[in-house]
Amino acid sequence: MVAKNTDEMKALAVKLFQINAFKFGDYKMKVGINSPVYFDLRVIVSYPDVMQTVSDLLVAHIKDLQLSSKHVCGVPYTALPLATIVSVQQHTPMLVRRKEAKAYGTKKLIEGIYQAGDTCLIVEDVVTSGSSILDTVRDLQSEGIVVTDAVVVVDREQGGAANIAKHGVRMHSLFTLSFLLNTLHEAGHIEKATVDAVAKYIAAVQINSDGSFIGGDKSVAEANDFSRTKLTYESRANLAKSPVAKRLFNLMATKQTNLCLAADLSEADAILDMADKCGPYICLLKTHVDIVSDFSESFIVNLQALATRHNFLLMEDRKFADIGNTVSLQYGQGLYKIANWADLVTAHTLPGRSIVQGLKAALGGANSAKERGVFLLAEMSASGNLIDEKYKENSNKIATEGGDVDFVAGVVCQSADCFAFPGLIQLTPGVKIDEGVDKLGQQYQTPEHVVKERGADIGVVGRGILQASNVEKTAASYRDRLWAAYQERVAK
Ligand SMILES: O=c1ccn([C@@H]2O[C@H](COP(=O)(O)O)[C@@H](O)[C@H]2O)c(=O)[nH]1
Repeated sequence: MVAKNTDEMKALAVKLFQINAFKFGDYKMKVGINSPVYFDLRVIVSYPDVMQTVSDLLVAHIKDLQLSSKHVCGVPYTALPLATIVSVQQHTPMLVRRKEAKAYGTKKLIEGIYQAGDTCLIVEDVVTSGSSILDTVRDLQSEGIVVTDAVVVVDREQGGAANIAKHGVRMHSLFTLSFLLNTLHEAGHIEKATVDAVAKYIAAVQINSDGSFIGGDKSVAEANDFSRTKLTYESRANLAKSPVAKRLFNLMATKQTNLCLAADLSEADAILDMADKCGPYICLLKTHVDIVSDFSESFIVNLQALATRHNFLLMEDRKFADIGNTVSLQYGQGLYKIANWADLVTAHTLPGRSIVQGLKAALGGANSAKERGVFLLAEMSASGNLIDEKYKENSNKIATEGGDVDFVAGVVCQSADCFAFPGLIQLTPGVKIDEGVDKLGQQYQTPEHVVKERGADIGVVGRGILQASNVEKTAASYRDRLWAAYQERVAK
């Protein structure tokens, strides 16, 4: 049974999406298969208001269903704080199940005061196959405790309720996945196509409590057409948390270009000339202002005018990499006052999360955080660079978790597995008609290869255009090839 569809439930559904407790992408599940939706209710401990609402709704649900029990027990670990609040609010003593028995002392699996024959209500955050609930039920039963009911926050509708019913336990959920999807669609956060794609996957992938599933690997892969590289830029715009990423996705879709020009020239007029010639073909123009020998405010005014005329965004590829306080000053102050004019900047993740917080700290007043964004570097195109798998993984976490994700517009990287969240944009430099390596270690791949094999959403081309004899014609050709590769990728 599902809780009543009140306005409060709908508001909570949207809030869970906004705090990233509920996300779309292509995620590896505990049962070993990939899923287009992922719940991470661990984050709610960082939002006391959400914690309060979820636990209030759980208590109300328990009351409505008249589920009386002598104890409550949370499934470790995410549901433990929820079970604690339920226990305190209802004055029902709690039991704590250890995942491993202590190697010393009592060696008990169940902590708390109880007697054989006592009843216990299970509290769980998210149910897929129901196997985690069943592990807890088994340990409680081995102590003679009677379990007949479980209240859960989210039922992913993949067979969990039926699996635990086979063991005599009824499951009662606050939310079903269908309710969450429909609510997000009604509230304008996701498209109907997204609702349908996830529903198709859920229907095809029903899981048994032992982790096996109906259909086999092939049917899972076929059912999941939700990996970010298969989605259109329009549909990904709806999923973006960063307003600038949303704007850029929409710009790419309407202007039909996924080409970024790296305008690595050292004279202001040469950059402006290049911006004017390539403007009709690009979605983004990327600068390194510290190589411009005659930098001036009027250069920026003229560059912004060209960006407006030709409808492209500006990115300063500053690759910030210092402590928060320093990057804040580098972004907002000094000769270049980057925060005043660059829609987007790039930053290394080496210093950790503080890099994003430091950049955000420079914003305010006319430079609203809503109009600015950062691309985080998770990989580099330089041969012999020191980035490894762990670094990539942690960069992905900075880009997709925590309170500052609305400032992260995308990731600079070389491969499709760097991140799964479809609301982020993959920017890939090192693009040229011919593959190869330059004298200083820059590695190049073709436009088709970076988009179709490496997951690039935007291909960055510098010298491939800057050194061409006919700049306009070359920019148009890169635009055509990158765009055709994207169209083939989403049509597959
Ligand atoms: O890993 C990275 C990150 C950034 N870049 C930048 O892209 C351009 C590439 O220029 P080409 O002339 O096409 O080689 C340049 O501005 C780099 O700073 C990168 O190449 N690799």
